[in-house]
Amino acid sequence: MDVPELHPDLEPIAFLVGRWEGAGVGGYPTIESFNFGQEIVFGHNGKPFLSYTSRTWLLDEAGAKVRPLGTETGFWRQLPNRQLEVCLSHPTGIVEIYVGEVVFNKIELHTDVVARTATAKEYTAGHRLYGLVNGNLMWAYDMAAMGQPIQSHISAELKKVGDFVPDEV
Ligand code: HEM
Repeated sequence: MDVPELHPDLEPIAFLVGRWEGAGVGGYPTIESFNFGQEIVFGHNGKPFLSYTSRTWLLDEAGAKVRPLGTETGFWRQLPNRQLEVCLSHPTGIVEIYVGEVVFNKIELHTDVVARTATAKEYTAGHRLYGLVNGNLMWAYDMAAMGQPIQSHISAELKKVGDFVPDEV
């Protein structure tokens, strides 16, 4: 299938489209800190949203993959006035709706709604910052979970390693 034209409304977040790979660090007061690898794919099908999937792996000290960690998938909906709505779901029984905005190469999102299944861990709010720095995608994630006030859980830096492939939408 040919790559469709990017919907013009997506211009503020067009820089996200493609396949990204990199690594980051994670931690929280209730857990051991860890290093992880991450792959993010942003795709589109000509409509005014991006598809989004992130996969992560625990890394050992040599940087080798040990086992899968979290994955999340959803849609980034670009609105007029550089506003964004983002719907994400997690295999841990959590779904999140973020709202936020794009300011040049920076995207800031905070949760508007969080829902959890009966067996999900306690999680009440998230805040995400994404930025394009020297062509790399940096992102940082703060969360309120397990009775703790909102604070850092994840930060990572990814490089663009490929273009968008339509079959992934
Ligand atoms: C790159 C993304 C992420 C990675 C690599 C990651 C990794 C981890 C790891 C390794 C742990 C500790 C072991 C475990 O419970 O599995 C953990 C705990 C946790 N994470 Fe994440 N996480 C990510 C994103 C998220 C997101 C988006 C949420 C919320 C929607 C979240 C919520 C939690 C919670 C609630 C815990 C439990 C803490 C505890 O048991 O005390 N994480 N995460």
